[in-house]
Amino acid sequence: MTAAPRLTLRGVSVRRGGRWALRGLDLAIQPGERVALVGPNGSGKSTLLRLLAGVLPPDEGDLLRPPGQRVGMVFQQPYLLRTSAWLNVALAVWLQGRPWSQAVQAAHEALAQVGLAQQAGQPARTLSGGQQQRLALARAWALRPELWLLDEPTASLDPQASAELEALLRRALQGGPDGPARTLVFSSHRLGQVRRLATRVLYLQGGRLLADLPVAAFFDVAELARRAPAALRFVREELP
Ligand SMILES: Nc1ncnc2c1ncn2[C@@H]1O[C@H](COP(=O)(O)OP(=O)(O)OP(=O)(O)O)[C@@H](O)[C@H]1O
Repeated sequence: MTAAPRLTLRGVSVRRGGRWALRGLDLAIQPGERVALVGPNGSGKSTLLRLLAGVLPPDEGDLLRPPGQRVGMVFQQPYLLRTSAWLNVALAVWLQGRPWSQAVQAAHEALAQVGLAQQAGQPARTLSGGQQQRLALARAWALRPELWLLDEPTASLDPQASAELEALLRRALQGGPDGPARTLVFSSHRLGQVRRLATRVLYLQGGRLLADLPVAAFFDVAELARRAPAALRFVREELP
């Protein structure tokens, strides 16, 4: 017997700015999957992440999300409050409904996990770009999400910071021995990162889902040429 799908989209379309940003998506994402969203600028990746996070409603179709699922979303430009790093995390945990003392403890633990213990008291907006990205990850981490949604998590990072963030993410995705499988959906222009992190790749273009393949098939030229020629053109242009 297979587990109930985490997330199901049936004929979902979303309008943004008077245009269709997503068009007729049918999709089910199972617990424990690591799904990469790839495609040209404006293809709908961020829109899909916001839809999955529940911050954008579908204009057409149905989105089924398990009730009570904890979601951690990290946006491309993390929105950080004009206060210290640890308060940014603790407030998020407190708003989730946990007591303040637990929120403070969770904040310090999460900051230690991402290597920001020394910067806990520093104003969040004075941290470097890479540190801000790690702080956003710590804030999501402290919420103990079952579903991680990351929009271009390493777009603004240099290769070393990017590798560190990927390592952190791997740790964050390892649930406890009895905990539920953690699911990841992320967008990335870095195909190397997609290959390292994803188990499944969704290729979007013009708001339509043109390929939905296991990662090995996506990076197999013959297979991709047969199943999604548009995605192959994109991959060829993106590869160095
Ligand atoms: N806030 C907004 N207001 C109006 N239109 C928007 C908004 N955000 C996105 N769109 C439009 O929705 C479509 C999909 O955009 P989206 O940001 O989801 O693409 P993307 O694949 O994430 O792009 P990128 O790779 O550049 O981040 C585009 O046509 C875009 O112009």
